[in-house]
Formats: sequence, structure tokens, C-alpha cells
Amino acid sequence: MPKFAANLSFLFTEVPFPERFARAAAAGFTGVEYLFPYDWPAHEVAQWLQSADVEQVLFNLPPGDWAAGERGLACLPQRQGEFAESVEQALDYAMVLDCERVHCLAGLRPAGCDEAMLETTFVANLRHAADRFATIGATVMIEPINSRIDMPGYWLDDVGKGFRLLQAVDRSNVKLQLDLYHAQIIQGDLARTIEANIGDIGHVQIADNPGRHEPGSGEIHYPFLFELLDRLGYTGWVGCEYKPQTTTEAGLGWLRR
Ligand SMILES: O=C(O)C(=O)[C@@H](O)CO
Ligand SMILES: [Mg+2]
Repeated sequence: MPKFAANLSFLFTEVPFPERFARAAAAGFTGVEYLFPYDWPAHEVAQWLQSADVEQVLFNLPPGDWAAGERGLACLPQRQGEFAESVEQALDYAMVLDCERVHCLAGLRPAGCDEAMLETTFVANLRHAADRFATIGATVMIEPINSRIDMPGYWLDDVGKGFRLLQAVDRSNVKLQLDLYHAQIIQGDLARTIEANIGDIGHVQIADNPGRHEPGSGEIHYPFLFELLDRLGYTGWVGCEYKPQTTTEAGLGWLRR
């Protein structure tokens, strides 16, 4: 079985954020991920990790003004200075949290902007982020996210485009974060997609569809996909980024099985 990380922005939300680390450990997780650590000083987050004895697996670069609806900066031509600052902030946290992976949100497609300009900006920004994170041996992830249900207007909303962008960025420490829930909504054909691209996949996330609930609650046959990841020699993490149908603990039956 792959290694599973609890996504603390989705799981254990029954308790305040600092308490979720210990809850995840008590449920058997050895790694955690979440959207953003920036509301807390890095050394405090490091203490929560240490006292729960869990690994920091992944977090996101600052996304711009999340509350105002922004979903990343990487493709936005007018925001390259801010993007570079966001890389430095995430780098500081990654160092303190001893984190080897960060996810770089692409951003929403700005009205009236040429697609080629967005791609040029994204590639330049990703190269910059990759070179900065290489200094601490960390990898930068890009994630295709469905724009039909969860993130309307998201620029990187196509799995094939994600793999093509990796080639354009051309940095060995930039990989694809394959969120199988989004990939199912975008295109399906999950097993073939994994098999054809396993070398470019740096992180996997899971939830079932429809509903984005626990594995086993919907149409995706996760036992088959976990076996496939094992068979293909995937040694990375699988982030549990789903919305529990009732409580987090009550919904962990799929993991015990
Ligand atoms: O929404 C997702 O899926 C994610 O993985 C987030 O990190 C992006 O907001
Ligand atoms: Mg995801």
C-alpha cells in the first residue's frame, strides 16, 4: 500500500488546526499536508509536527488573496514580483518544516489575456521557483484542478496540459501533483494516465467522485489504483484530500481495510 498523508485542511477539522497534527498521528498517519501554514509562525508549526511525530509532506505557495477568490499567481503576467516574494516566503517555511514538496497554484485565467502570454509567464515563474527550491532539495508540484465544479476559471484545468507544461518548464524538480478526484472529473481514464506518466508524478491526492468524499463513496475504484501505484514502484505520498461524509474518524474505514 502507498504511504497516506492526512490533509489537515480537509480532515480532523472537528478540532482547531494545531490539534489536528496529534489527531492525525493517533489515527495512524505518519505524514500531513494542508493548504497553507502562513497564519502561524513556522517554528510553532514545526513544534506541532514534532510533538505529534509526523512528517510535513506538502503545503501550497501563497495563493494571492484567497479570501477575495484568487487561486494562485503563477500564470499572471502582472504579478511576477509578488510571485517571487511568495516563493521566498514558502521557502522559509519549507526549511523550518523540513518539507520536501510544495504545490504552486497556477491562478485563474484573467479576462482578455492571451493564452501564450499566460503560458510564458507560468513557465518562467516555475523555473524560478524550481531553482530556488532546488537549493534545499525540494520539488515544486503543479496540479491540474477541475474548473467545472470546484475551481471555475482555473487556468491549469487539463491533465494533458499539466504534463506538457512539465516538459516546457524542463526542471527535474518540477513534477505533477495528480489529484485523482480532479483527474476523474476532467477526463477519467485514471489507470492509463498513471501508467503512462508515472515518472512525472511527484505527489498523488485522493477523494471519490461525486461529492469529494472518502474513497469507496463513489465511482473511483481506489483499491485497483493503489495496487497499480505499488506495481509501478511509486514511493511517494498519497494525500487524503477529501471531505468526510460524517466525522473524520468514522470515515477512516477505507484505510483500515
Ligand atoms: O484543491 C485541491 O485539490 C488542492 O490540492 C489544493 O491544494 C488547491 O487549492
Ligand atoms: Mg488537490
